[in-house]
Amino acid sequence: MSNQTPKILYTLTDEAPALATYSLLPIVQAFTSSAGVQVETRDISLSGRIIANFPSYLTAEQQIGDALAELGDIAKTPEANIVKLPNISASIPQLKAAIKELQGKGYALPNYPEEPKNEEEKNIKATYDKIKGSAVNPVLREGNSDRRAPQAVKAYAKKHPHSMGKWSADSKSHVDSMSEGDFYGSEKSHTMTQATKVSIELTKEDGSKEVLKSGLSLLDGEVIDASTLSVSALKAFLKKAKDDAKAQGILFSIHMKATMMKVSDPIIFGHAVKVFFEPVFTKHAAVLAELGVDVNNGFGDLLSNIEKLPADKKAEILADIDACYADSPDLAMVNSDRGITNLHVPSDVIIDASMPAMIRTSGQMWNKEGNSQDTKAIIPDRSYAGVYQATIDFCKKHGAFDPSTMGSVPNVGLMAQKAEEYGSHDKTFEIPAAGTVEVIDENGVVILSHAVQEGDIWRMCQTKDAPIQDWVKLAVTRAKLSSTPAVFWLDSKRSHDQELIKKVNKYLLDHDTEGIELHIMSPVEATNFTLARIKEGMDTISVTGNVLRDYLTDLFPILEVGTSAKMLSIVPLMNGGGLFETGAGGSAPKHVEQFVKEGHLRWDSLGEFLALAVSLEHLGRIFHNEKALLLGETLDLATGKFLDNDKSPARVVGKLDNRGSHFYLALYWAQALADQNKDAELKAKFTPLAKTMSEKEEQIVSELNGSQGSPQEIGGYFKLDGELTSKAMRPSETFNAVLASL
Ligand SMILES: NC(=O)C1=CN([C@@H]2O[C@H](COP(=O)(O)OP(=O)(O)OC[C@H]3O[C@@H](n4cnc5c(N)ncnc54)[C@H](OP(=O)(O)O)[C@@H]3O)[C@@H](O)[C@H]2O)C=CC1
Ligand SMILES: O=C(O)CCC(=O)C(=O)O
Ligand SMILES: [Mg+2]
Repeated sequence: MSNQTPKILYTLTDEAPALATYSLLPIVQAFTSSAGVQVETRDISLSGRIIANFPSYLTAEQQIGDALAELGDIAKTPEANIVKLPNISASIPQLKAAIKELQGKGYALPNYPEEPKNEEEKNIKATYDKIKGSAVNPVLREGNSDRRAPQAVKAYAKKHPHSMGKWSADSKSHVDSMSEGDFYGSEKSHTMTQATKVSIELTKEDGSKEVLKSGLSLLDGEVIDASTLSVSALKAFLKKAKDDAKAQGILFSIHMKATMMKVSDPIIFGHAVKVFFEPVFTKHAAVLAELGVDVNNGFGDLLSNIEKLPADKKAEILADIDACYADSPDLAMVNSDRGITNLHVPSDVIIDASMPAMIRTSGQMWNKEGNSQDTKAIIPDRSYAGVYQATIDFCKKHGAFDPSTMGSVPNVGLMAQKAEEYGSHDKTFEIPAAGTVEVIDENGVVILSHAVQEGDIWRMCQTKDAPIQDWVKLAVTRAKLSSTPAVFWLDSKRSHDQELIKKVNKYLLDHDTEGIELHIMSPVEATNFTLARIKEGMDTISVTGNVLRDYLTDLFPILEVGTSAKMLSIVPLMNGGGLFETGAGGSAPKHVEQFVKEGHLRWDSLGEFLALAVSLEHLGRIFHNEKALLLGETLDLATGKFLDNDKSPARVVGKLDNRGSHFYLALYWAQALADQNKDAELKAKFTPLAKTMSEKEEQIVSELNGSQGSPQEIGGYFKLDGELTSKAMRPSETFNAVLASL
């Protein structure tokens, strides 16, 4: 391995992180090239993935390779070193918008065929369906997850605590979940005792069979589970929740993960829309069906479809919608100025980010007047909802957390090889007719079975044994290295978790656990245990499955340090490589809006700085490259100084933004390289650079800040114009010249 060229693969993604890359990457490449480390880019943006998947529709110049597939293969090799920035996990409305933009740019792409009419359209839809939702992360995540707030970040948050909404004991905000008929209540699990292939079959009440999936390979020791959600129970629950929100005078909101759970959650979201606007759907059923309205894509789908109607019909429906609003509880808003509600687009409110944001804001969300109000947070399935209710209960009892004193909750998450629910979408079905769904092995033995009704959602999850072993090992390693108690968040009442508990107890025996504190607790017990400790300033590692990995690595960072963008997010790949994710959150679409409008980008690239430092360190270790190690070390020093001097982007126009923050990182990085004495060559190279940069600090910052305040041209949303964006993101000629001199 060590005779290959050391290489870091830096991903080009979407929205705010993509913009930030235009400014940060030239700095990074200038610095790393001095150490013989190549930083190459790979385009895994939504538009890039669309273009890569439809070569036959495009001209030779338009075609690009499938960078995601390439990275997916690389992730399985020991030399993998990938820095992964957040990308859009597209809902159908976003996918359609991206296609439209590309078509407008001369890409003769096919439209997304909602209801394919022939083989060609079926293929087109299947290709787009692979691009939609969380299509990137599961491909790259060939390892488990290690996310935590580094010491320097935690220290910064304690010194400069972010704002926290006060909590009052009589807050009416709460989580509402089904009491029966959900996935939690129906889960059945089984651990395979030998490798086999299974099929998933529906036997209908008339005795006919429909094969939902066949030839699914399972490994020895793999845990499988199946569960089903009753659509009638769901609808009854949603109806009751709506009435209750109205009776209590609180906002109605629903929190799903329609991106990662791209099959089940849009369906559940669609039911919420239909229940909320029931009179409209009842009265106009025929017209809406005729128009092809599909509210699994949100209420916005209805609104855009009725545009096609004659004016009087459209007005009639709009009047009925207004009557329905008047008669219903207020909806939580995504954008009250533009009238966008929680029900408009399934990917606007994503549970991992939305629930912590609500908890940080006194348990409130925004109403249509733009004021915050107590809220009913609807999370239909019970599997993980209790974590949020327990957190709300804790805040009601003890008040808001205090970021200046609270402890930290790092996470070790079981994620590798599409573990658990997040890998279930190819085994999730909206059941076409009442009957029984069975998972049947090669010998015809029925492993799991559920009675289902038409419209129910049935799903199967897989969790392979090797990732579980790796996860237990990672938990023990982190607990030891940080001398911190670790809690496995596993619910002995859940069938899947029972199988996992057996494995955890077995694999813990492979490790020396002397002197470390380990627990297994249900998610609610673990929440209470952990919250009581963080309140007292104590740290507790959460060791969780894939969904809680996602939820907790937004929840705790947002409470502790204000945003999950400041997390160190490492994926030690199971074959020895490293995937370094930047932060633990998303692509901040609101930040792009602000940049385009007023030339201020408030995206904080701290996650990128942290990821790059560990990436360089990993590369240095694997390739015995001392210069790379030194670059990583000095980058960490620079990041520490960056935090000390509070050089993160401000939220408002006119003050330091993302670009200015990059200048300071570069300055401190150059200074750290100038100050070190391990490598004379790098010292000689960076000493003059550091000197010039600090001499020109005032001029550069004034050029950078001076470029703010006016609308920016970036030539697109999903596919940026490289030249325009580069110009917008690198407005300081002085800084550009200094970098070019390296
Ligand atoms: N790893 C990945 O690839 C992930 C991708 N996503 C994708 O991102 C998109 C948006 O998702 P959403 O749930 O809204 O989550 P985001 O994390 O993008 O946004 C939530 C809020 O967090 C704050 N925030 C996030 N990152 C930063 C940062 N680097 N610097 C400063 N503030 C930050 C912003 O708050 P404020 O507005 O107050 O500034 C932002 O509005 C979706 O397409 C989703 O699928 C989501 C999670 C992970
Ligand atoms: O891949 C996605 O869609 C989101 C990922 C995410 O939220 C996470 O890993 O924390
Ligand atoms: Mg997340």
